[in-house]
Amino acid sequence: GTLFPKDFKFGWSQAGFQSEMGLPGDEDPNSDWFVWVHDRDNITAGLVSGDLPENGPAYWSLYRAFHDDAVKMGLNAARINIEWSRIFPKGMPRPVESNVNMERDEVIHVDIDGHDLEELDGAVNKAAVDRYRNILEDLKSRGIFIVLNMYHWSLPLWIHDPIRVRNGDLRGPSGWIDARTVVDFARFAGYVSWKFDDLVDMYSTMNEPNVVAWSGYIGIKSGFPPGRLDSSLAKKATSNLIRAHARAYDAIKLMTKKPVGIIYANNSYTPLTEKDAAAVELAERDSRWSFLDAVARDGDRDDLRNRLDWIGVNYYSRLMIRSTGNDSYAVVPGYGHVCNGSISRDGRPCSDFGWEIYPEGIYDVLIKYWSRYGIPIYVTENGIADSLDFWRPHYLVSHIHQVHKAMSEGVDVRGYMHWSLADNYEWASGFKMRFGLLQVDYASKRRLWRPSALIYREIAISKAIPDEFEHLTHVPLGKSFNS
Ligand SMILES: OC[C@@H]1[C@@H](O)[C@H](O)[C@@H](O)c2[nH]c(CCc3ccccc3)c[n+]21
Repeated sequence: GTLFPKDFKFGWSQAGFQSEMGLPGDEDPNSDWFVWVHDRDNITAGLVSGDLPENGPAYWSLYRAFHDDAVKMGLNAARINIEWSRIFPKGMPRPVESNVNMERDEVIHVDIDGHDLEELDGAVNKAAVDRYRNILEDLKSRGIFIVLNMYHWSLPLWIHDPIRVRNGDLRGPSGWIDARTVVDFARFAGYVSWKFDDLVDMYSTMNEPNVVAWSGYIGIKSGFPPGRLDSSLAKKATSNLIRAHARAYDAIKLMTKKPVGIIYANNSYTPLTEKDAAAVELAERDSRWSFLDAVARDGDRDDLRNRLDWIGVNYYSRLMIRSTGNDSYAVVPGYGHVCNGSISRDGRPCSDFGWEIYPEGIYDVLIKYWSRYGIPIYVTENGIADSLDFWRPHYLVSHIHQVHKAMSEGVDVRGYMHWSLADNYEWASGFKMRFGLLQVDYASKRRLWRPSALIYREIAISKAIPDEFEHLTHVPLGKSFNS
């Protein structure tokens, strides 16, 4: 079989807004995403599905049952986040001027002292803090390695009113296009690490900042808030998100010595012909390296560089790239994330979401991250929308096989966290996209084991891909199946 190191982590990732709600009383109505998916205009326009997160899998109440399933599956690592809007639903005490250093509208430094922490601790929603402590304690009591992420797309309404911004009014709370959000996010991250560090093994500042900036202000058909098409706002959001990572990194390091990283969304970019290799490099620069270089060891700016102890690689599929000039490129439809059907133009199967199954891509991404940064890597998301678990057995084993291939070539991958343990609320798409190893019956909140859960259990417990799974390490061409 294909053996992994004994201390390699097999786990799962999930997000608060997508998994916590489900039982009455567990709603968190105080976030931009909550308002966004309830907005009549968004639902009528088909921007969002009309499904509501308060009908979700109910992790907030049922977290012990989720953890029971995870332990039964042999999992020993979890990446979860703390919802800012649960901890500070209506606002945060203002920092003293001298604790914040801004040059023009760039936040260079945020200090958090004992007085701040006492004030913040007095302002929190105590029930939420207590519940998160219960959740983290329960994970720890089962020997599960905890990666605590500070931000997974939802913002408190007092930080971002998405309807006002969508309607063009930028005078209200406007989220990542406002530099003040950087200050409040750093203080939130500092408070959370101060409060829970005894239970946490490793930190991430944020999940997929590139998706937040792109989907909110460029790819607005994605149905992401604030759905305002404006490339200058996208640039502003990106720059504030990079800075928010650095200021949150510094805030967490005031409280603890534990590793702090970031979790990033990646496509593997493949050239349509060998003449398109340069275009692939441009796409990698624009979508990945430009953001991460700024906070990596040799970044240009002193107040941003050298703030990356580890990197979370999220990978699902690829994009096919062709050159359209000596400094421009285009995505070729019919492949990868834009497979747009059940079979790609390469004859490969695609998911319920229309994402082509391309396991080689996770190898490509891991090799490139390692050669560029040389820091520890966790695969923090990999999975497939596949309600019938038709392709997931091949998807799961073939991607884990490619992770092993990268490791056998020297890449320091320390864990693989599948997206996701159980079906959950897929943002603008709602409940129809089912990424769970466990199928959720949303009426009863029962979780049922898909066949892939048993396959993952075998791999997690033996820390190996057994020889008997050899046939699952490569994905058959879809057309051979549908012909
Ligand atoms: O769509 C499945 C999951 C979401 O449920 C997670 O919340 C989110 O972290 C997440 N990110 C991606 C990758 C989507 C993407 C890849 C490349 C570029 C833009 C978006 C897939 N997923």
